[in-house]
Amino acid sequence: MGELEELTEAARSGDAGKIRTLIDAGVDVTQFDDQGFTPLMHAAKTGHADAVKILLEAGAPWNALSPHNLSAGDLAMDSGHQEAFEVLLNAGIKAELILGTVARKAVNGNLVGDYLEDRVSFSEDKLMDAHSKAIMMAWEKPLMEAHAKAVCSQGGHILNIGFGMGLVDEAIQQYAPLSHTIIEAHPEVYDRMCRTGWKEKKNVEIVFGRWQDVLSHLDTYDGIFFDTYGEYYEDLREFHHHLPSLLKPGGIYSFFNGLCGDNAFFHLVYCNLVSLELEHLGYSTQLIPLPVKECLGEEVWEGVKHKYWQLDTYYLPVCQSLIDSE
Ligand SMILES: C[S@@+](CC[C@H](N)C(=O)[O-])C[C@H]1O[C@@H](n2cnc3c(N)ncnc32)[C@H](O)[C@@H]1O
Repeated sequence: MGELEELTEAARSGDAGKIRTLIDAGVDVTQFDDQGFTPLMHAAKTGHADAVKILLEAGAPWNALSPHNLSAGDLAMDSGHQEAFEVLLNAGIKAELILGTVARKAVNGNLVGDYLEDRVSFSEDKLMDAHSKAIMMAWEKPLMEAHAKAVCSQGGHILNIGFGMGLVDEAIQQYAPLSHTIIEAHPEVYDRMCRTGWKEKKNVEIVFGRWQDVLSHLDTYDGIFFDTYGEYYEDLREFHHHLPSLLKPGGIYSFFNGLCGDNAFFHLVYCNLVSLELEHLGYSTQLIPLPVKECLGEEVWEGVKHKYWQLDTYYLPVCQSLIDSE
């Protein structure tokens, strides 16, 4: 039996002593076997939490993916191994807090800045970028309605960042806010907003530009929604640092929670991470589960290069200052 096979066997049977001996002897814990699984994945799938801990401590990557795009955390979760799952979840959160190896990469494979210079195309059910990746899709309408309901729940002055197909803005208009400010950075999206009458709406103010560049034009708001495209997780984090100067006391903040929307476990890691980071800034985050399976048939993705959402439940974030939510 080769070294990797021995480690795989020990991981599968949860033999902590054997795993330690093999690690001390220098066996590489990051290897994949010929089925495309790491020893950590085997330990997770069989629910041996101690083995999972030892392998993680020895440097096994928590976010390695199997040929079916499943991580050790997905395997523990799908097999119902709560303890192993929690060890992996905490390891993922800790690693992302420090290193950010999953979602801080360029979103959609574009470099920051590229997207805003490229052409976009509109159709009835989607807005696409120049690389056939969806910027926004009509299936999200019920989600946008729920976001609008949340951020408009205090009435008053509302800010939306990222117009896209205008779905959230149409829903916000239903609540007749005192003012409705929309920031949009893409020239063609902005042009379309103007052509479709958004400039003429009495309570609407459109600010053209990247949110990063127009902050000084902004006021304070009772409700804020954030949903941009072609940005990094870092940009969302940066925006969160501006919340104290943008959100009025008692105000509600929400954002499109598409973080790692193509992997259930990574998504959970990022839901926890973003909640922790917001808490650090003084905001509570409630994640409201909304089933999305019904509105997401395979046909929805026809002609779209990347399925940016593959999960059955959407967790809608509702954030409020910790002082207000006490
Ligand atoms: C996913 S769409 C928004 C969809 C919108 N929530 C809706 O209901 O249709 C993202 C939008 O953000 C815009 N955007 C991207 N980066 C931006 C930035 N830095 N500042 C402002 N808008 C940005 C894009 O041009 C695009 O129109």
